Amino acid sequence: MTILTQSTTWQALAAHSQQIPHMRELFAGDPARFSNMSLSTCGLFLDYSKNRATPETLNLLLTLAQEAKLDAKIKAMFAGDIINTTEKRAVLHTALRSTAQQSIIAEGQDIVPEVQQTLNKMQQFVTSVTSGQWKGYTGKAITDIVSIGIGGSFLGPKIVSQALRPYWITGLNCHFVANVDGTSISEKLKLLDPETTLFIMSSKSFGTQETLTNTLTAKAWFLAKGGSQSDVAKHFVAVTSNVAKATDFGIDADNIFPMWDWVGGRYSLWSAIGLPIALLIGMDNFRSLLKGAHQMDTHFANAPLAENMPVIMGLFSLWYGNFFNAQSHVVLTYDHYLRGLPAYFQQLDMESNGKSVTLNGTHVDYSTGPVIWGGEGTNGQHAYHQLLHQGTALIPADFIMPLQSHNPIGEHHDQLASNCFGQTQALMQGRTLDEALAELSKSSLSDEEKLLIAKHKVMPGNKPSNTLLMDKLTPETLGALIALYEHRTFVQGAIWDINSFDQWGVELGKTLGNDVLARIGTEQDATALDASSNGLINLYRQGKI
Ligand SMILES: O=P(O)(O)OC[C@H]1O[C@H](O)[C@H](O)[C@@H](O)[C@@H]1O
Repeated sequence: MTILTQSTTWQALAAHSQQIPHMRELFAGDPARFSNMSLSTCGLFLDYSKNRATPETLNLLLTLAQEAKLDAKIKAMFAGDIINTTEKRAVLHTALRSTAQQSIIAEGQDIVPEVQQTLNKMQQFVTSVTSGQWKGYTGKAITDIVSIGIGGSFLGPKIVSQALRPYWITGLNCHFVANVDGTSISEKLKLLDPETTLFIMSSKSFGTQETLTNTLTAKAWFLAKGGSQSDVAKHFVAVTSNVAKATDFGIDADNIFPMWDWVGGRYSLWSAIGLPIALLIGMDNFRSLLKGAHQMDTHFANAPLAENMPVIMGLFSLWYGNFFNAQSHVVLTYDHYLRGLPAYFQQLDMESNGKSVTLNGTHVDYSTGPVIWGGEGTNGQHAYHQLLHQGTALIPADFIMPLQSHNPIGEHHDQLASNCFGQTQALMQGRTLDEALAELSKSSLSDEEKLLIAKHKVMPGNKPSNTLLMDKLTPETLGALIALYEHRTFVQGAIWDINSFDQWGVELGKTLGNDVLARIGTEQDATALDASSNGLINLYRQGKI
């Protein structure tokens, strides 16, 4: 057994998990439950009262956090300690949204000045492109941005731009290419004019196959359409921590925006990786996004654990995963602009906490990161919510909704809100057999049939959910919301004692993919791998079944 599962607090939580009354009873017994179990900070309001929890639950979970030295681990992250131990790196995405007055030391150096310099470089670039001062090779202003990147170098820029659509003030269009499937870039290029298109190649490592291949294809297209080699600098810029590789690749040194080893890919939208966002919403709005995240950082670093929003959310997620065998967690955004957020949180959490050894290499004997999935409400209510209500799996849910819509038409927002609240209510209270029978009382069915149908209509309820509200979706509230989930992920990783900041599984996939590519490109049939891989490669080489 690991130290964690041996602890008396862990054992107490396991015993306590069997004794929690149904949430219906908890609400009936405590009229102040909503005010006692809600929390407001950084423009966000969290209602966590619809959780399987009593005051004792929170006490025990907070004790678990204290025993895991969560406080000290939070401090270590903010201080720039090497907490990504397997890659020997500090984890300082929080420095990207620090104030210019702060001083944050990484590897013996204050990194705030570099962060500010890069923001200033972004600012100049955004002004130059959006004012039309930056010209394409035929003297025309830029109209379209193509952002090429994958993973963290894609999801953040794409999903934040989508979420902040009402703040697109610069008149530019933006297109995102991530997949190495040639269809993705081909379909985008069909729409574009090389004279007015600017490509942003985003790759922290400058070594990711998909991004390099897509950039080469974009460059070949640009040259084939009339641009010359000397025009490339007017149409290609890069964001990377590997400046040498970017220059070797042919990107003009002035057109390279730096990032650093201490920023993880999935935590990088706050760096120059966010350049496409800044080009769309303008630098002032981009700085507001950073400000919102910084406010959440300040809250996370300073609020007592019991009043700390990322801590509360992290603890409840751990509660269900470790003590109720919940294998997945659903994020339901009741806002069309936030429809991409579940995919963003999916990478953030699953790549961070999809681990099975502790920092010292011991195999965990508890579940770590759950499957994160979700979608936009109300669409999901007509699809997968059925499983949330009546399926056998326990799936804790986060409902996220702004109180004010950017598009307040007629009754739309009232209906959206009532669906959101109605779902959390239905999940919590369910429907008993007696209630189902009462609903059928006036039907002409026989008693036997009524009983049968009623059994199918029973919903156990007691399904946990958090509801997160904000006044309105703004760059600042979005910044706070994303930082909240980053820290929620951290809290769980800290208690599980895993490294939330490496991704060796993904790395192996990349290596093996390259190995297969080499075999696909040869003349001979593949014979050296396992029979299935050999067989598939040989079929591919034949091009037909
Ligand atoms: O930015 P890059 O170096 O091209 O990396 C892009 C992505 O590569 C891998 O898939 C990593 O697991 C991601 O975290 C990263 O964001």
